[in-house]
Amino acid sequence: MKAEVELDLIQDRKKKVKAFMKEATMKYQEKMIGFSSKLEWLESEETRLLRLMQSGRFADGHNANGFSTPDADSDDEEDVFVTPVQRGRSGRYEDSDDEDEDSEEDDYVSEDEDEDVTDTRKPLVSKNGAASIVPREVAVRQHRAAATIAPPSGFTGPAPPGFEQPARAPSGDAPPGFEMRSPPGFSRSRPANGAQEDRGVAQLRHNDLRNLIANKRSAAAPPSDGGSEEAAVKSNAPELPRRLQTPAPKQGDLREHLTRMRMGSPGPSKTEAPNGRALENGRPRFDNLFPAPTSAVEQPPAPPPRPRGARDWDAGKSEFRAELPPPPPPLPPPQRAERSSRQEAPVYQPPRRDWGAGAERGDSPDQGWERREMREMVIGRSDSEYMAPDPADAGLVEFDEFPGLTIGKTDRPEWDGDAAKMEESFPALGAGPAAAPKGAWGKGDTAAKLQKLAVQAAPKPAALKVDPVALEQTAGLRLPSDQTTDVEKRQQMRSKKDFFFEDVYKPKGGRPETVNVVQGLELHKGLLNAQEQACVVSAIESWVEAGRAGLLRGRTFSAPRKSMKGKGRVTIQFGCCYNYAIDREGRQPGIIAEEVVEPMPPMLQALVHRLVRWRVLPRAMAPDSAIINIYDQEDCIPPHIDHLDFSRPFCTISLLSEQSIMFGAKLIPLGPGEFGGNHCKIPLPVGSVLVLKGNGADVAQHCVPPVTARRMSITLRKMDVRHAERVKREVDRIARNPRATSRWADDEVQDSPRRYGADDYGDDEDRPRQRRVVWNAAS
Ligand SMILES: O=C(O)CCC(=O)C(=O)O
Ligand SMILES: [Fe+2]
Repeated sequence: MKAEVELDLIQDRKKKVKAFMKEATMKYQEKMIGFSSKLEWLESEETRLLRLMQSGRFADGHNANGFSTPDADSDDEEDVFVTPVQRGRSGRYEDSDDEDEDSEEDDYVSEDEDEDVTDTRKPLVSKNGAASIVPREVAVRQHRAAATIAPPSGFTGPAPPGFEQPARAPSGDAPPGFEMRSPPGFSRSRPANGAQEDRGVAQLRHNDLRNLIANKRSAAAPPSDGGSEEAAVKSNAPELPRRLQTPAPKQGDLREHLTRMRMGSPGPSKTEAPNGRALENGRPRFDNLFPAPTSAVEQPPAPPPRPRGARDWDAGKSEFRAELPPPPPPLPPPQRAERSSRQEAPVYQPPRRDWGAGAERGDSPDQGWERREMREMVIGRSDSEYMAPDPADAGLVEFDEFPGLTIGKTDRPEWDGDAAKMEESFPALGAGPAAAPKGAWGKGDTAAKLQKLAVQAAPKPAALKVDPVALEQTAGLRLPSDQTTDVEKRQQMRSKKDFFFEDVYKPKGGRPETVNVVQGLELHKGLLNAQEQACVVSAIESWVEAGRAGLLRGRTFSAPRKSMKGKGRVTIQFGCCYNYAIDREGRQPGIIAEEVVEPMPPMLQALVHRLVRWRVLPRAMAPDSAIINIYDQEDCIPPHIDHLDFSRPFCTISLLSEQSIMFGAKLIPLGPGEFGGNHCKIPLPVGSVLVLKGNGADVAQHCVPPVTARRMSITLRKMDVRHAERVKREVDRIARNPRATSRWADDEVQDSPRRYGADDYGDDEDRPRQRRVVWNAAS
């Protein structure tokens, strides 16, 4: 009950702050334009007067308060003042090479960048005696101006090359609420001369505005520290080399930031600004908006105040990453459930770069962020959404042969420690996919074209050559005691093909559009019954054991290097070696033909046969490679799109425990094993197969967040024709020297498994060269 009251209070406060921010923004937008030119003019007059005083030419006709009417004869007419507005609008543009950045996300000008403006005012030097006749405000300005040329304390020599700073406008407070939105290392410049530049003053971005206001407030108000010269000097000290600066983001800050992001935010609060300035400088605090907390719920300690003049959040992204603290130990599940955002009282909102992807055109940052926060959906949970197979499919299964499949006879797929027997259970690859016409592909070919070629190249269906039941029994997929016919099993499968989750997707160089990002996904429950699942799981366990013993070729087996939450997972690859991330040889992610791995074991080939026979996958796309992911509790697979080196559709089979897979146009890693962004979750029951194609494969990223219990998945994919050919050539070559592992080291023998990084599966590494989008189609 107490918590509910607290929640109401917090939500009420949140509403008030938002309303205030909105109102303040609009007000500022309207008023600041007028104020700005007025103040600029006042400043120019003020400066001119000060100069006059310094040069002893203070003449009648000027008021003692520093105002004068514009004087056509003034010596200072050549002084040109660049207004903050002008400065702001001539911003630089850091082009983003991240193809998925929403252009709106580029609309940031960081506080630092804003500060880095050229002030053409000549330095003013305080003159003995002058201060006594100028008002206090003017004196302060003199101090500040003087500070722009004063060396910082302890730094007497000239600034090192590259660090000389032009005189800078004094930095002041951002308007309430705004200062919370500049998270460390995520600032962006905005485009110069872009179309958006013409929107006019009414659409000033709030960073421009913030800068403008900050400068004006500082200039207009006495310094918060009482105006001592020393403080003024400090606040305007030239920028020091980074190592001498007060470090902006501290490890603790980041950890706190991330923690709070995970908790969600109840809304901004001025007392909790990341840089502590709202508390520090005695500006109006709008306390009337915030009733004092009524409960004893503990507020987190306010971060230590930051010294004036320290640059905020100017550490680069990479630097910041390097500073990541070790993650806190994972909390036991019940405790996690109890942690509520109310108790944590999160202080500021997640990085602004996040709000773009979920936002719609015209959204304010807040609206965009809200939209993003709200978009989480679980789809496909209810059994009623799954359909029995079409009788045409269920009853009339064609037992076609298809390319790439030669199922060896294996009585015992399990490994019992005998390496020789293990060897037997991995027969050489079969004939492989039929060759595509020579010269049929070249540079610039699209994946779609390659896929079409593969279909054309596939041989026509032939008469059934194998009895599926016998085939599966031989391969160890089906127990001899299982008397269910193949057709009966197929009829028990239940499928869902109409997944729907809209999200904003921005194609490279195109406009953001809302599309069904999970179009094309299909989930089939009941691909494997309980006995079959047990067979497959036990085979996988045996392969893991063999892998750990160093018995599997090359990079067939890999285990994560780290032992922590979100570390990745153990993987086993068959058929081809897939490089998750740029490897130690500098090779790009994708299929590496010359790294030969073990061929598809009979059990997986039998599984592929079933998928085709049961029409889960088209015959022409019969997978010839597999990646088995073995997730221990808390293991995950980070957001990615499966590489276009593999054809679509492909599929993933789930075993051991039901876990959800996340899909979204832009999934965002928030911390170790924490992924956010607009997303839907699809629970994957054990024994089910998820088919990925269309937008579900090419537009949406997917990830499996840290699993709550051990899980295995088998991802079955067909290599695109080019890679299939290269891999086959390499396999043939290796067949002549089975101990060789690579083209360059024929005689190298792997005596222990190489630790390659399944845990290096990076955010963008698996991005295909081009996403293929199905616009606004539901399925
Ligand atoms: O484990 C899963 O279900 C997903 C695996 C996956 O996305 C992959 O291997 O690319
Ligand atoms: Fe994947």
